[in-house]
Amino acid sequence: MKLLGLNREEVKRVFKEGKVTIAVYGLGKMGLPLAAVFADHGANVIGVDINNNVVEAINNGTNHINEEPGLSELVEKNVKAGRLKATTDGVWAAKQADVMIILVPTLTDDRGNLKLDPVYDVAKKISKGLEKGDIVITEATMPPGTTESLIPILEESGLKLGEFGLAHAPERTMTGTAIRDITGQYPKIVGASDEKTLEAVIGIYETINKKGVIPMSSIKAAEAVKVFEGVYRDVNIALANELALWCEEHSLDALEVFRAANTQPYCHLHMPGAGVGGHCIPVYPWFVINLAKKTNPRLIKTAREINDSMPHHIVELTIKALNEIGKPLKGSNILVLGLTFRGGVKEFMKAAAKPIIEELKEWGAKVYAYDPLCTPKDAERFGAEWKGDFKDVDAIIITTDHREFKALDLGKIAKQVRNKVIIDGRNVLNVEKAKELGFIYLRVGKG
Ligand SMILES: NC(=O)c1ccc[n+]([C@@H]2O[C@H](COP(=O)([O-])OP(=O)(O)OC[C@H]3O[C@@H](n4cnc5c(N)ncnc54)[C@H](O)[C@@H]3O)[C@@H](O)[C@H]2O)c1
Ligand SMILES: CC(=O)N[C@@H]1[C@@H](OP(=O)(O)OP(=O)(O)OC[C@H]2O[C@@H](n3ccc(=O)[nH]c3=O)[C@H](O)[C@@H]2O)O[C@H](CO)[C@@H](O)[C@@H]1O
Repeated sequence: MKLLGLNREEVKRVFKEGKVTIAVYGLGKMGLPLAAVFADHGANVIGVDINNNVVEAINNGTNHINEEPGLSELVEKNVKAGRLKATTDGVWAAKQADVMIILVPTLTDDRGNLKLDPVYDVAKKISKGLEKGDIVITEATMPPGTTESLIPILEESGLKLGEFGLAHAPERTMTGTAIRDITGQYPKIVGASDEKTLEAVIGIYETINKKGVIPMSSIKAAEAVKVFEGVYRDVNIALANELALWCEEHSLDALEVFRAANTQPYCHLHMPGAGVGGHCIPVYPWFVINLAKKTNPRLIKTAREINDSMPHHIVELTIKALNEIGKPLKGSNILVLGLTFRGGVKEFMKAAAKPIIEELKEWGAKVYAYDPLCTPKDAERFGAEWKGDFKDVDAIIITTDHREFKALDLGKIAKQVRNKVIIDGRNVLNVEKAKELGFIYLRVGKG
């Protein structure tokens, strides 16, 4: 049933009566939870993905995103109930759907240039199935202004904007808490092409999100909200890293100082560490940098440089620690603990481990790796040799805050390693315990 022209209460009613068909393009860490939640609230959902294995798995009722609590049950239940299906045919899905949601990757290359091809690919497919009264929503994080750049593509359908609605409603969640967040951790941000579209889209998200909706004055404003959330985080992590480097120079423990400083409500010093990875935080600042014409986002650019320099600092700390025992990095056995960009998520995008392993090898070290979410093949892809123990290790470098690393048995490890050196790039270990056992223990902000 077409929603354009209905008020939010009418949208909620027809939604619950199972009269609304939604196509979700992109069935990854964000798209599949969203598709499953919509289905669980009564919509007929067609998931679209270019990955045939993903489509097949979902149509068999199975979930391929392992890090999402509750998702497997939701997928199985709603596929069985016939409310959730998947296809690779994005045009067919658009023809069936009343609402089409774009939730595919929006990335940058290593030099920060935008890589939005998946979004334009989906827009072209939607255009071939767009009907009067349909609503197109981008939920992927979009460089401000990009959603409206899709209008000419969508109008290739022969419809003019106004005959269909366009909106942006960014995914304000993260892997591991997506279902909780989508259904009501934070209000949903929405910006739309006109009042009718805004009213209908508010109805859609009020159906699934108990925290409600914050309507924005424009699509571009809604895009900026999500991007700025990410920029805020990247700049604040860079501040923490810069202050931590200063603390090392002045023999202070940054974490001790930050913890105390954060006890008053105007200070939120973040965690210094081995670097900033993932799909989000190192990417979104480039959306602002690349779109700046007259302004020069110096602070945002510098923050990116600081964060991207942290993997090198971890190697510097390793050299410093090995020096204390008269051991050159060259020829030493280094065990890197953590290949993923953060704990609990099997995602390698801009993970700190990659540049760290590369630089260690340039120095002539023998580099091993272990990650509880990964396999020996993943380690090989990083250029390291998989190692499931601590024998003959000269230095351990922690680059990911996996829960398993917080529980490491340092007493047992002390008996296995060849030299007791730990560089804790994610501040997961207990300093006192490590020092008690005779480890040289360094971390960012406590040289
Ligand atoms: N992962 C997070 O924590 C997170 C949080 C908030 C926002 N986001 C944003 O959500 C968006 C999606 O990120 P994600 O983490 O779900 O990515 P992902 O890599 O986990 O999933 C993307 C999915 O899209 C599919 N895909 C790629 N191109 C396609 C196309 N042309 N047509 C159909 N499907 C296609 C891929 O096969 C994959 O299954 C991005 O804009 C990201 O910035 C991610
Ligand atoms: C909706 C959405 O987009 N959600 C995002 C998602 O982001 P994400 O999944 O990418 O995870 P992040 O936690 O941001 O980590 C990124 C990298 O930064 C390192 N880091 C982190 C904090 C710190 O103090 N010091 C650091 O060095 C860390 O190791 C990792 O490499 O969740 C965040 C809430 O956690 C959200 O704010 C963020 O918008």
